[in-house]
Amino acid sequence: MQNFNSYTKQKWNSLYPADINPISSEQLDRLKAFNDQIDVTDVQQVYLPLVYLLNLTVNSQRQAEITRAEFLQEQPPHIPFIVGISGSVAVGKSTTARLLQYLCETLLPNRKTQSLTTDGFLYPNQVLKQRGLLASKGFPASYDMPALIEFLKQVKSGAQQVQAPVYSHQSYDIIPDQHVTINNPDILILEGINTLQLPADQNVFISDFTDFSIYIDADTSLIKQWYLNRFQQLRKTAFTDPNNYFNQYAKYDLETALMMAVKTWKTINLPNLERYILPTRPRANLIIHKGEQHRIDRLYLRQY
Ligand SMILES: Nc1ncnc2c1ncn2[C@@H]1O[C@H](COP(=O)(O)OP(=O)(O)OP(=O)(O)O)[C@@H](O)[C@H]1O
Ligand SMILES: CC(C)(CO)[C@@H](O)C(=O)NCCC(=O)O
Repeated sequence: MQNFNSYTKQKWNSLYPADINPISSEQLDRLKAFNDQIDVTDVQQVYLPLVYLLNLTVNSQRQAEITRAEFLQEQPPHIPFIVGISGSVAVGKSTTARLLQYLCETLLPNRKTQSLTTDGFLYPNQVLKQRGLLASKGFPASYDMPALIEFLKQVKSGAQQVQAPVYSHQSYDIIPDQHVTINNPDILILEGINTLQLPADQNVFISDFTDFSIYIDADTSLIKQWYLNRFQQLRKTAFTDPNNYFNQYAKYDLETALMMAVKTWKTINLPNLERYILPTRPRANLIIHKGEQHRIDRLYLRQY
């Protein structure tokens, strides 16, 4: 890939200064309790150096804000540093966001970290239905991008409390009258398929608001497999709840349910990846490429 430097995990790990305290074994144990699927080698070789790089970048961003405030003869504002995480549906964005939040909280205890998914900015199903977009959930037109931009403007203005709407995978819809509040953290991890996109009719990219953007990448055939694996897990757990939007999938036999999941992949999530998500990859600061079992095999850091 042009203008990206490529690193093996070993090379990336060698960039982590040897005199930095590695994560303690108790902290690693807590991590395993929090998510036993994540490969510990990936945490040590990829995510620890990444958190170190993020911390350096937050420091230099703070310094730039102080310099600017000195020039303007103002008090430096406290502006959250936003880390964007993008990639296909089911590539592992929310898992990565949770891991990064855990590591930032553990390794950078003096920095307050919050995270948010852009799913909350999807239009409610009723609006999607009216606009004929229910079968295009996740496509750019299915998001209230002006509201997402307004939200990001408020976060970046240093507002003390900014509210975002909440999406439920249980009801497959926006939860009416429910909000999460972002309280001017030091670091905000923003995860979503659209975090690198240019909204239609807008002159700003979502990534204009992020200070460091990550694209999680993998071969499409693997992502499809992960989508179907997750579907099978959910079919045995969350879908069995009669209030779950996908409860019908728990009732059908596995073969029929899987055929429907493959159809959703082929008609919605794959076209979304090919048309709207993959083309945003070159805009990321860092591409994390995963292979079988979600193991990271390459990192690509953008040069300019
Ligand atoms: N590092 C990992 N190791 C093992 N399994 C993982 C890892 N990352 C993700 N997974 C699994 O892959 C599946 C998809 O992950 P996840 O739900 O995080 O994807 P996503 O990109 O956030 O999807 P969506 O866009 O639908 O919200 C899940 O079943 C998750 O448990
Ligand atoms: C909510 C999104 C768009 C993104 O997280 C995705 O998980 C989704 O629901 N896609 C629509 C098709 C499907 O049901 O998989």
